[in-house]
Amino acid sequence: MARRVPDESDFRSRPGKRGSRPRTKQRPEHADAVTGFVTGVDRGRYTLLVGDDDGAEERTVLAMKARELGRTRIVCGDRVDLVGDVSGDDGSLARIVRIQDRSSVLRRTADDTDPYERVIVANADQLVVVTALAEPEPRTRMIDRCVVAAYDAGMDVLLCLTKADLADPGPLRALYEPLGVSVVVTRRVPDGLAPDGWAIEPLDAVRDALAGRTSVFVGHSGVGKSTLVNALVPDARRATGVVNDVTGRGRHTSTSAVALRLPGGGWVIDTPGVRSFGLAHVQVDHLLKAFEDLDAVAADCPRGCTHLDDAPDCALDEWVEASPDDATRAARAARLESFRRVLASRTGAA
Ligand SMILES: Nc1nc2c(ncn2[C@@H]2O[C@H](COP(=O)(O)OP(=O)(O)OP(=O)(O)O)[C@@H](O)[C@H]2O)c(=O)[nH]1
Ligand SMILES: [Zn+2]
Repeated sequence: MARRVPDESDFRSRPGKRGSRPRTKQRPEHADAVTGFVTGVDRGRYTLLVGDDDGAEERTVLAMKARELGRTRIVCGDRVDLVGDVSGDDGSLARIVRIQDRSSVLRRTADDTDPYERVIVANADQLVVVTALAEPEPRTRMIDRCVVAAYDAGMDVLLCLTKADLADPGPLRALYEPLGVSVVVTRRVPDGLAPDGWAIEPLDAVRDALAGRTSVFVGHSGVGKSTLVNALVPDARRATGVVNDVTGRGRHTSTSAVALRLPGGGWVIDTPGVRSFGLAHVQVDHLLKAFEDLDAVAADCPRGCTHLDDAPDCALDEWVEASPDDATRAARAARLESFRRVLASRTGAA
């Protein structure tokens, strides 16, 4: 599903004044650069993981942005080119000179009328929406909006329903599975060996859904996101402290995203500051592309069709009517109803 989406970083490819001067040598700039993966951003300082492509051990490197990158935002999940002191030694600081092409960008606007959008995570392929089944009560509108943001970004959605020891996951499953959203359900069980006396089950099902992927976790306060992330990434607490240890600032001062490596391969990107998405940037036509069958049917809609419940002659209604049998009709009706609900969440229509 990944696709290259243009964003504010694209301005770096426009030739500047400098670029029009004839070059004496045909040599790529910074040919000696190494690649780093951005795991954290804290007030102009970037924490990167540098692999062994330059012959050295994998290590954590601290870097700043080269002046030539201007206001381009570098975010968690970005792959970048680094020059300067890339040793990762205490007190060393490298320079980021290039951002590699992104396979996806997750964006948000502050609210639905704010035209200014920010990229918050790059190169992720899955959005994990952590929702408690009770305490706090699930908010379907928030889930709907996360689904829209993820599908618009070309990402898959994993709905993680926590606290199944307190309530039945059935009704929420029924709202989201028709959209193609994957669902995992977890609960807390007593565990005499765990430090706090509890374990999360079934952790293997969550691990399977994350294996080898880059997954962004979002969720409201109290839903059990930290509990889950700490169970998945045993050294998460230590790892989130890395940037702050280096800068000497206290822990938990940063609310920006942090990438944590999963023991079995893949990444969890935790986003402490992100609890909702403004969706001002989302175009209906673009969102429809995430639902191939609906997109094909909607090609027959009248011009300017909103595809919502009250849209006259929407071809999606005919598609349900024209089902070959009852089972198909029920499945199509459920899919259309769920699609219309998330679509309505985008515009604030009820
Ligand atoms: N009953 C029950 N409680 C859980 C479960 N998972 C987590 N909790 C509890 O829910 C509370 C909130 O969990 P956290 O992991 O701190 O929630 P969070 O989403 O990270 O919230 P913030 O830290 O505020 O962002 C804690 O008291 C957990 O022990 C679960 O599956 N069942
Ligand atoms: Zn329509």
